[in-house]
Amino acid sequence: MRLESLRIRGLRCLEDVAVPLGPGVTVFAGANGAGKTSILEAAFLLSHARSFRSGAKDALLQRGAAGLSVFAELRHDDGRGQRIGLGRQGVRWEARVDGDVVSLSELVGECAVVCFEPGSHDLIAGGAEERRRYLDWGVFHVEHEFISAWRRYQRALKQRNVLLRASTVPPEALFLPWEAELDAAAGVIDRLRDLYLTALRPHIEKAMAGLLPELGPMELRYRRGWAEDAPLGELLATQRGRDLARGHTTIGSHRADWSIAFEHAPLREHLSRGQEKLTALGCVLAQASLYAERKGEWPIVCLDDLASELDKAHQAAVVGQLGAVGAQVLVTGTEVPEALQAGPTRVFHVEQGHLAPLL
Ligand SMILES: Nc1ncnc2c1ncn2[C@@H]1O[C@H](COP(=O)(O)OP(=O)(O)OP(=O)(O)O)[C@@H](O)[C@H]1O
Repeated sequence: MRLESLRIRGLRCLEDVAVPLGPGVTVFAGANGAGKTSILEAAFLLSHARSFRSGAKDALLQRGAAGLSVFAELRHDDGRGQRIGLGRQGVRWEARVDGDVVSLSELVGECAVVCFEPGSHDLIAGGAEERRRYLDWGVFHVEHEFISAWRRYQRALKQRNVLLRASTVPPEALFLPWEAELDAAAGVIDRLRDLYLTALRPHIEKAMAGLLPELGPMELRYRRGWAEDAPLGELLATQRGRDLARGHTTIGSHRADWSIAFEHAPLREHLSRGQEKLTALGCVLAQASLYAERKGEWPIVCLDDLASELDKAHQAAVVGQLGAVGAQVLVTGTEVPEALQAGPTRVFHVEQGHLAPLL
């Protein structure tokens, strides 16, 4: 799929910007703070309903603006066109597809954007939350049952946590229905996450064999968030006392995690920072490749600050690989990365939130 155009209003320094986009590689070049990353952020927002940068969603809203909006014309590989948009007015977010108001998950289901950016190494070196988000975005796109199980789980978790924080300890009978619901929903979530990671493994293997062959074969480990040898419902009942003391639910799908290990770097700490980044890049590309296998079209791939994240050989390899499969690639940099200067690339100069075509 590809974006044919983006219209961004009120997002960070982008007051009102129209971005016409072609297939293949587009580079946004400009000085630090010009607004390049914000353009990628706008595309990512349509596919995740959140930014890839950490921090409050409020920071996205241009200072002094009452609202923000991102609209795009999306073209699927089968020729189908869609107008998609996400806007925020006050505290309310609204998503649209072809003029109809839809839920955020419906919007996110239509558009797939993956992004490799300076914070991506958190996928390897950071906390479990980032890895769960990555995993769940992928599962959501390929397994339709996932979203309803995830919503059921979140609702039951919230209710159980309310009981755990009550000023007087509630009777067991109040916990049991929520614990049964957590058990049932977690069973579905766990199965789908496990299936997804199993499907993802050969894609990561292939990506890593190209990016970091020196680290040898890799292994992907998944931890579901509670002991492997007992049902979640049973464990929630036996651990209720401990959870009451802590004031929240300490086991379950919301504590799941996964990790990647290599024969020549069995621990995360064995990876250099550059190797962490390349591993994260491999995971991002693998997710895009599995999406393409299942959906028959590549997601849009954003590469933020490519030249400062990767050496020239890796820049050329990645962009070449994405070019070969026909993916739309949006790249940012203070300059056009050397590795892209030879290929057919469209370039925009970005300056203080304004855009001008260069090539
Ligand atoms: N809420 C906001 N309202 C207005 N301006 C903002 C807001 N948040 C960030 N900015 C500004 O918008 C710009 C956003 O820059 P962005 O991160 O997109 O730049 P960039 O071109 O990618 O820079 P770099 O090369 O330094 O990564 C910065 O100048 C920043 O100070």
